[in-house]
Amino acid sequence: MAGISFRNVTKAYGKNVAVDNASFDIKSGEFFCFFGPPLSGKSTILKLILGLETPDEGEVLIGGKPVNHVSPAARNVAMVFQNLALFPHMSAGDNVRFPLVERKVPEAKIRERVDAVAAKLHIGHLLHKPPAQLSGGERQRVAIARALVRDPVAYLMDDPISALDARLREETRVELKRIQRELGQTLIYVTHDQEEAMSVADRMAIMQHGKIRQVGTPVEIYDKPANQYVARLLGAPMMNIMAAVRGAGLEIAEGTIVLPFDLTPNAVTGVGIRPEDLRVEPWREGSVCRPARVFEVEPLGGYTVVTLDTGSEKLRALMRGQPEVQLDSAVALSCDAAKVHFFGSAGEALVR
Ligand SMILES: Nc1ncnc2c1ncn2[C@@H]1O[C@H](COP(=O)(O)OP(=O)(O)OP(=O)(O)O)[C@@H](O)[C@H]1O
Repeated sequence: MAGISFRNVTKAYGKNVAVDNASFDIKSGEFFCFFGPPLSGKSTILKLILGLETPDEGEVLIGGKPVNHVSPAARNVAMVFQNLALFPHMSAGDNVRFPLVERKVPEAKIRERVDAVAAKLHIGHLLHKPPAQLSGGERQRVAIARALVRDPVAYLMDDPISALDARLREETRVELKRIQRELGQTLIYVTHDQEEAMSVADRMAIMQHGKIRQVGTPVEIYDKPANQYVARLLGAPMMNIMAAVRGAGLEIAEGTIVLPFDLTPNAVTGVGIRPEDLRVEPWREGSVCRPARVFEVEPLGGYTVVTLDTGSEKLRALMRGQPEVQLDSAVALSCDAAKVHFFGSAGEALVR
């Protein structure tokens, strides 16, 4: 097992810069996600780690050693190709053995490795059964064991569970995270599903046009996005971002939002409030702010998304349960000052 680092790595295809001056350090044993929209450079990063592509500039390091000129085979990094489904005609044990048999690993070594993985994952008692006799959860666990039975320095997975249906996807990501933790192996994971990235990653990198816009734990990035792009990418519904024009964005929560002393109002061009941080209360004569109007109410069971029209903006609030919010009624909006995000003219987050 080893950590993997990029130092100012750039890779272009003609004029198209797929990875742009990327630097990061993935720690040994970490579950690290690359998250970003299509074509943001995620797969190219995996290819650079695997050695299927060479950087135009910068350095790729595995275990602290530069590997720009090391062949893919000698890097011993395993790409796990999609398909976490089992072969139905083989027993669970033969499924788990398969990647080692395919690589012509000696029989004694295969047995040792399969026994070790099965013990760690508590699937030893399932190995003699055909997949049809396993529960859905057991099947996924065996499939993940098969994916992880090799012993490389790190595993790479490119959107491995996107083909599964929603329910199975949720179950599988929980298993995957548990198994990765139990095995203690470095796992580098690409996804374009923000919920999936946040739920599995120890840390994640947010990509845009080949650039890494922020690296951190999911909670750090969610609570302190480095810029508006990241702020919008994580969280559903998306963060409300208003232009910080007096009388528009700021006035809606007058009395609660205060601009901090050390930020001149001119430096702040955008104000962000997460939907779950926006408080919605009936508007009364004497409320400190102007009324907003309830534009739409979407009950989702455990939560309700309420869209509000402030006259200049549409904002969304995420409320618990099924609150009594009447369509078209006048409401007062507020938010704790500590929950407000401030952004500068380049979209950068300003420290509160
Ligand atoms: N072999 C290639 N030849 C030319 N251009 C490429 C090649 N591979 C990737 N690109 C380009 O590099 C950019 C980054 O692509 P990449 O596949 O790394 O993005 P991605 O974030 O993985 O996208 P997706 O989520 O759609 O898989 C894109 O503009 C893509 O068109």
